[in-house]
Parts: sequence; structure tokens; C-alpha cells
Amino acid sequence: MSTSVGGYSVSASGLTLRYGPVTALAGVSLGLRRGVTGLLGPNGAGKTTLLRTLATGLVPDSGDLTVLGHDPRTASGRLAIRRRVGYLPQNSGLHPNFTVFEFVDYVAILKEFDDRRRRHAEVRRVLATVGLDDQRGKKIKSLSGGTRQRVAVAMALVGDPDLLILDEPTVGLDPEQRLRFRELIAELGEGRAVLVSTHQIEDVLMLCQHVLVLERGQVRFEGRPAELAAVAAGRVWTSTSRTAGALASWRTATGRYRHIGDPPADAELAEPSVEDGYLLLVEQMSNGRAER
Ligand SMILES: Nc1ncnc2c1ncn2[C@@H]1O[C@H](COP(=O)(O)OP(=O)(O)OP(=O)(O)O)[C@@H](O)[C@H]1O
Repeated sequence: MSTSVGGYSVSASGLTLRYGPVTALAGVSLGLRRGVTGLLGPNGAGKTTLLRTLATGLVPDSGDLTVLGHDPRTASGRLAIRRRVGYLPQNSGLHPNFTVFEFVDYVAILKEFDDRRRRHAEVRRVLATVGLDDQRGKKIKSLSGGTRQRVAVAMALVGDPDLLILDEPTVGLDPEQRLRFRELIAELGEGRAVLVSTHQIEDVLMLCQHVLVLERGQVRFEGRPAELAAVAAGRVWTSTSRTAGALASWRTATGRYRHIGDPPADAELAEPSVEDGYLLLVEQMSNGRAER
């Protein structure tokens, strides 16, 4: 059972966080429900900082944050959250000489599974969930990138968390591994809130019910993928050549150019995609800054 306030597993309002002179979160407000939410944003937008903050690894300078009904500003709140949150950091360090079982068992010890039999049962459960029962005895250094990512997810799943936070989990996977990994994440989102940061629009299309766009430490969009596509309605057109004045233009596989921005009067409008909506938001933001 998820602990939530008003249906939200996470609710944040006006979160700010600075690293010295750098403002990484500049007033983030969001609500996270059950299901898979994709977190998109350009490099340096603050995605990792936000995920670490939700996992209680960083303390915001100001703003309100409730995670699974607890306040991370108090020691008891942080402990309660850590017990119910699974966090997969970017480039999570897996010890190469451990076997799969040994590594996940070690994580279970850190997560306070003191009774050996209960702990081993939990390790077997999470390895079965990620489809690694038959790889338990293998050393981590012998595994493919996709299988290592499964071990990392197994680690995050110890204790059956109500909130799963995954920082760029599909990076470095080949297309087939990525597909299988998305299926796994989609399954995990059926009973809990999952927040996944990614640079892959396809991840959002294939597995997310909700999407957040972060840019310069602020949430620029919060909604469903189809609503993100709709942001670009009437702002996408195609032509046989480059067009001056578009916010972004690129040549597509058909040989035609696709543009986003303010279309000319005779433009051939196209159906907007989620990627168009995302690019339009990000380009508008950076253009707005350039014009100031
Ligand atoms: N430990 C740190 N000390 C100082 N500045 C930092 C630190 N960590 C991040 N930053 C800065 O904070 C901002 C947000 O960084 P963050 O890593 O959260 O972005 P991101 O969206 O995850 O980026 P990426 O997609 O490249 O991983 C950036 O300007 C970054 O340079």
C-alpha cells in the first residue's frame, strides 16, 4: 500500500536548492501519483538534483516537500522515507567481484533486513521480479550492460518500496535491452509511483503515464504525454527546404525538413509529436533568454 497525501506519493512546492552560486532547483512544484512519470530536461536542468532531493540525499534550501506522507526535513521523516523509497542513482556502482546474489544481499543488510532467512527470501524475490533468478551465482563483472541494470533495479526494489526513483536507467543499453527494460519498469509502475529521468523521448512514449519537463531548475510542463505533444499544436510544419525564423529545424528520414516555431502563412502543418512539444518548450525558454 502506497502512503500518500491527497493521492500524491510526492508533493513539492517552491523547492529551491543551490550549490554555492549555482541554483539547481529554482522553485520546483510538482505532484507525483502512482504509475510511471518521465522526467525530461536538457543537461544541467536539475534532474539529478531533484531525484536526489526526493530520495533525501540532498536537503532543499527552501520550499515544502512531502514524500510518502513524511517530511524529509526531520530525522524521523528521512528515516521513514528511506525505508520506503528505492533509488537507482546514475552510474550506480556495482561491485564487480560480487556475485549477483551477494551484492543484492549486501544491499538488503544495509536496508535493515537483519534476519538472515527473511533477507535471503527478499533477495530471491527481487531477483525473480527483475528476471535474474538464473543468474544469481554470476559475478557482476561477467554481466552485460542490460543485466547489470537489472541488478541495479533489484537493489532499488529491496523492501518493496512505494516510490521508485530511477536516474537515467536506460543509458548505455542496446535497443533490445532498452525495450525489455522498459517492460520491466512499466510493470513496476503498476502498484507504485515510479519517477524516471531520461533523455530518450521514446522512454516517455512507451512507458510513462505522466511527464515532467524541467528546465533551468523549474518545472515547465506537467501532464500526460499527449498533452505535451499538444503544446506544439499548430506550431509544427514541414517543407522541402530549411526555413528562416523557425525555433528549430531538422531534416527527417523522408528528406523533408520539419520545423517548430511560428509557421509561415502557407505552411504545411504537421501533427505534433511528444518530441515536438518538448523541443518547443525548451527552445522557447532558451530563445526567451537570448532575447532578454
Ligand atoms: N555537486 C555540485 N556542485 C556544484 N554544482 C553542481 C553539483 N551538482 C550539480 N551541479 C550543477 O547544478 C545544475 C543541475 O545539475 P544536475 O546534475 O542536477 O542536472 P541534470 O539535469 O541531472 O543534468 P544531466 O542531464 O547532465 O545529468 C548544473 O548547473 C550542474 O552543473
